[in-house]
Amino acid sequence: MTVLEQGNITIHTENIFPIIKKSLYTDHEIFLRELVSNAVDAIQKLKMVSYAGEVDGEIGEPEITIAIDKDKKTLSVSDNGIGMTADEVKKYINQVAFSSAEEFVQKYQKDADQQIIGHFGLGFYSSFMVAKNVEIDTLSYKAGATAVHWSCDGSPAFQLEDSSRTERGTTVTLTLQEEELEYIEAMRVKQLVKTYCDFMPVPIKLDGEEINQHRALWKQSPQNLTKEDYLEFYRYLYPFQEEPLLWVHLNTDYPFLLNGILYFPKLKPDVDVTKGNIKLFCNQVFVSDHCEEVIPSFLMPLRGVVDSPDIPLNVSRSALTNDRTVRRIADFIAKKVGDRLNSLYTENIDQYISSWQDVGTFVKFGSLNNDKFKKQVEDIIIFRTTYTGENNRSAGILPAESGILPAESGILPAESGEQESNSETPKVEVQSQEGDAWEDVAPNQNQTPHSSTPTPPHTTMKEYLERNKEKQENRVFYCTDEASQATYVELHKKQGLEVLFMDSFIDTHFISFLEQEYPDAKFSRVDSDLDKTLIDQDKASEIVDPKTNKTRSEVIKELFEQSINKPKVNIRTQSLKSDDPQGTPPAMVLIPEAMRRLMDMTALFQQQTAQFPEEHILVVNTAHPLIQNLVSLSQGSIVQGSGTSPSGELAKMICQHVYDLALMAQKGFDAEGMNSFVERSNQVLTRLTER
Ligand SMILES: Nc1ncnc2c1ncn2[C@@H]1O[C@H](COP(=O)(O)OP(=O)(O)OP(=O)(O)O)[C@@H](O)[C@H]1O
Repeated sequence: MTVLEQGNITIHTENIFPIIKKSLYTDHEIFLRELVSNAVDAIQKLKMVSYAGEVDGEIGEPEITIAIDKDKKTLSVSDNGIGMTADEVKKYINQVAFSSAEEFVQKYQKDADQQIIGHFGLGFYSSFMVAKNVEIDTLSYKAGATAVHWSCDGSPAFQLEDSSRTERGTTVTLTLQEEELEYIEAMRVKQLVKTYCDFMPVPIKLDGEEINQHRALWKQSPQNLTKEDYLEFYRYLYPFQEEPLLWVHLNTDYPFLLNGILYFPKLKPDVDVTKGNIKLFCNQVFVSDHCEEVIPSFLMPLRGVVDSPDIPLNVSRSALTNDRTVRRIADFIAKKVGDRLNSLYTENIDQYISSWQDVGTFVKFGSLNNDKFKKQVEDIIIFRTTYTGENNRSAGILPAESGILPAESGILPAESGEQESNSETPKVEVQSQEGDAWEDVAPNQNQTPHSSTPTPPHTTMKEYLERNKEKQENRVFYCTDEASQATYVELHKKQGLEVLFMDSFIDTHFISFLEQEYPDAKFSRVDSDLDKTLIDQDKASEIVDPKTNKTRSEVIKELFEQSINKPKVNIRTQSLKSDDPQGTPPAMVLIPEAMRRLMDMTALFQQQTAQFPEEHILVVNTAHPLIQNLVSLSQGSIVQGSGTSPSGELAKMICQHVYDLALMAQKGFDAEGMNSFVERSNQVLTRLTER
């Protein structure tokens, strides 16, 4: 073997290991990503020169091979790419690798306390993080090129020799440092390839087995992809997860290059909305599982892939947040998501409604956080409603049944019909194929999409206000818990008052937002007060006791005050309007809207759940037969005065019981409450059966 050259690189340090190790203390594993990326680049370059007609003969099937030699403690990465001549090795490896080492160290030491997103640009010399000796064996594609062998032990001394290599391409062999021997374990190498190189466009082999998937779906045109392709890809990225609701395929090359597929997952109640789930790639090389800086915060729970070589990766996270391109990318993503939702709203309202429970959370978060997004979606924010009028848009209600607005089949370009006023807004293709994945969300996989219960009626706020303008005088009645507030909802419904269900976890905040958006509207929860339309004003003043001259209402109020004996409970007697008084509740507990909100807010600040307030209103419904019977039942004790009569006692017990039942709609019992409730129930029943 002839030694071609021996020399020293001008560098102010004797050994580059300590520098590199110190600067890149964590993340040693990325060396493999760098070497494989270089191999992919070499193969792509070969393809390019071949297209240009500069390669004699066929270039063969591209391939990258990783080999491990446990005895020699070596790991090598080989490619059949473009290769390097001796001059190129000198130019690209010696100069690039070492001359910039100092600059590199300065840069990374400066940023040492800041997390760098990608460590890109380290390239070849990241191999010195794990190797005590690095060798390159390479043969250039160029006619007449001779193979060369380069080696370096980390000192500024390198050695360049002739090589006996006969195949075009490059092999980089690392002799691992003793503390880095994990990288001669096949499992570890496979895991690294899966993480970083899975979607690189060249097959990567280890022991003859292909270990990467090498199909980056996001780089393909949506036109060539089927629904199953998208679903399969999702399952691959997020195994054992529920199917996504829908997806958006991002595909643009101006003013930045960006590809990606974003999926709307079904949200779990415990979803951490601050944690990103989208995988960031740069030219199909995995960079990070967290790209909070690139994704608008309200879209954080989305899943999928974003791939852009225009995201600067070798800067600190804070620099990234302020980067102009990154901000534009975030805006772009938000806009495309907005477009996708709008097109679904107009093209397939049924599917829109059926996934609103989850999608709505994103939309509401987005509206709270991002003004531009808010403008885009404000007309498609919907609420489930008790309104059961005609299924007719003009009546202000969204169609409840499928088929009113049939979805187009085939893939529609999302921008169809869209007026792009901003010439800078890049072109994008959005997958909006019929059905997308919506149907698969049904809990029962065997269920056909529309065989399940019909979509419940929904409405927009504008439609609600318009429809109820006269009757409700701009008041918006809402319910936050359908089960516990059922009595109240029923009461409103019976009197023709429309109630909206605002029961998702974000709705508490969203109501305040809606109040700003609709300043004339007054929002009140169904259990906060009784609207005057619910009360029969005339019946309240009926006189029953000629001796005391008290009205029945007053007698009832006194009876309840004595029985419950809680001075902080404000007892109100009212006659609830109904054609069937038996069907109305005998009593209801109310907590005024402002008071409840204050309590909720205090609880939020103290990070506790809101306590049920001792101060509340008990409305006793004087129209209810039970309450009317109570008056006569209690009469005995009132007349007798001093001693307690059995019927008087029973009346008191029933009053407490009625109060407990009303409380149940507001809060559960604690152990003590439950105990006395059950005990009293048994007593009351016993007494009643005695009679
Ligand atoms: N396997 C290879 N085949 C051919 N040339 C290679 C190979 N590996 C490295 N090179 C050459 O060495 C150069 C320097 O590589 P290095 O990894 O340091 O930087 P880079 O790949 O240019 O950029 P980056 O730092 O972003 O990885 C490459 O640009 C390429 O010309």
